[in-house]
Amino acid sequence: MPTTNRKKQKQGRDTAVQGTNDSSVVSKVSAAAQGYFHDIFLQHFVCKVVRRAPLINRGYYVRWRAVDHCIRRFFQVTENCPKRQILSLGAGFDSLYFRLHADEALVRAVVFEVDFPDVARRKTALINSNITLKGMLDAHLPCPGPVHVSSGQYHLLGLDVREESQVVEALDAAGLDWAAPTLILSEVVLTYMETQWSDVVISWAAKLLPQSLFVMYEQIHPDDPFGRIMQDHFLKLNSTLHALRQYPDTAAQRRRFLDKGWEQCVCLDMNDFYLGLVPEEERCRVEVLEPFDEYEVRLLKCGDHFTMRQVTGTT
Ligand SMILES: C[S@@+](CC[C@H](N)C(=O)[O-])C[C@H]1O[C@@H](n2cnc3c(N)ncnc32)[C@H](O)[C@@H]1O
Repeated sequence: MPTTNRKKQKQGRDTAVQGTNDSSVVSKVSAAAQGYFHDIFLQHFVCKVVRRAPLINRGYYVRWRAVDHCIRRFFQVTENCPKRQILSLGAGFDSLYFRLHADEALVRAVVFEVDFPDVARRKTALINSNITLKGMLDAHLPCPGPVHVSSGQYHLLGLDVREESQVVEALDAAGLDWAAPTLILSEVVLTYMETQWSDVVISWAAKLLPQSLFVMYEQIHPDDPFGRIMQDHFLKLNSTLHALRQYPDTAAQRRRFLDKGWEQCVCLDMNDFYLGLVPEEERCRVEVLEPFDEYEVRLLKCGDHFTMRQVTGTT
């Protein structure tokens, strides 16, 4: 295939992948609106609140809760450190900084977010046009290059995370401290890249951030009934889930991280997380929020589609 066609095809795929952010934030807002979790900032990143099906809301709840669990644990284990950082790769319109700031959880901590330039530009525009969000930043001047927002505890960068040298240079310019304890977050991001690229990201993170923890959340088990539905859905959106073939289960994901330079790795699927780490009282609360129809109950039982690999590692 001629190079120009290949380039156009790649651009088309990248645009489609950016679209997954729009769908993701709408789903998170839907789950928050139904009372699954508390987040008053997400709504500022959508045009209107749409109600998703109960099964989708429950899935986003478990995802949100699992990521939140890892972040809270990171803050606990680094509580005596003079400085902590969160580096969110493919952050999309996530409200993480605003939520943590409002909870006064960002003690001696800085959040760095990276996403494609168009997504970062759109997020910056939304922040700047919203009095609540803008009020949570230090006064900031327009920034040069890929750094779109540069505030005391929040930096938003527009970059393709596959471009290692550009990412490193821009994070350096934004003030990332490569030696400080850092939680690297990738919430349904790396799977959209061909594994040759996502593996490179996992390797450079291990190499460049020696005091770090990598939290990755993405789909596994492509061949259970839910996995097949999920793959068809993403194929139609031109956003193939690449990691599924090469890393279809927790064992493969674990090997992947250990092979790419991480010292330890823990992988958990969402059913195990939900049953093992969400207190019973909280499960009872969410289970009565919305009724499930028969089809949803069957899907819920037939596979662990709420699969998360909480991959943690320190190099
Ligand atoms: C499904 S969304 C998830 C957004 C956010 N992590 C969340 O969970 O709400 C995937 C995000 O990854 C971003 N992304 C995918 N590949 C990327 C790349 N190569 N460089 C930067 N961002 C990327 C997309 O633009 C999109 O915002």
